[in-house]
Amino acid sequence: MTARRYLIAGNWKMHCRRSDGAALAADLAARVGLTADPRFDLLVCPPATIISPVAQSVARSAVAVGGQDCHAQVQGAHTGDIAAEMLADAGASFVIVGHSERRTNHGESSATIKGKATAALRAGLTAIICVGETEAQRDAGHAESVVAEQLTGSIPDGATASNSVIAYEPVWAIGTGRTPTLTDIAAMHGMIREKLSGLVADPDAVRILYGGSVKPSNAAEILGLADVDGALVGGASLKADDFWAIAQACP
Ligand SMILES: O=C(CO)COP(=O)(O)O
Repeated sequence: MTARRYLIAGNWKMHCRRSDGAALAADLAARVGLTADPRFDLLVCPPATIISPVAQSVARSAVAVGGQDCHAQVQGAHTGDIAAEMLADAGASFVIVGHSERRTNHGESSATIKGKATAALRAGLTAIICVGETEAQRDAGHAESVVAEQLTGSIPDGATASNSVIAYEPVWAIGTGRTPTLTDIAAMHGMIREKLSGLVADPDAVRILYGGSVKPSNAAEILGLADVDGALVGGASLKADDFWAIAQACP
């Protein structure tokens, strides 16, 4: 099996102002230092308004910064939207696309997400492409087919392990304190790995993150599973101690 470095990513969602965001980032930067831990990369994805100060806070460290969404176009008449190139200009090197909160709250289809991921690659960003089933879909026995369809529809042409990351986030596990069983997480990540072979050139090297109620108390068992190459963390990424404890749980 290819050795993959873990990626521990914090999705701050619509939280933090300039001062507390910069302080949280500085706290993490001090823990990471200039040289990344050999086990994991650390990433924070703040709201777009504070990418720049957060990027300044972590500039002298190995902590990376990402956006939470981008538009497919380079520029234009798109009120309220942000181009991937603008995120890069503000100091981001990653961008999350297709988070279920975007798919649900903004009606984003996999085709839309593929356009955004394509834009991310064009701008030189690494795309974190999110997929995941709802509780009703899982109860109906459709979890794997839904995720497979999202992958096929959302992964851009030219995706490789160095410009793309997959995040599996079951919708019903986000912010609920509930997680799938370890068996179910492992099965889904194994299916995603298999599915990637038709979609990217180097499927074995692509990082597949798990997201949904990851916290210090469950991180070790989740990160210890085969084909789980990191975590996309929401609530627990807003506390430096918790986020750091999750990173320290990497095998
Ligand atoms: O949506 C998530 C990360 O993108 C997960 O959020 P929680 O960790 O708060 O469940």
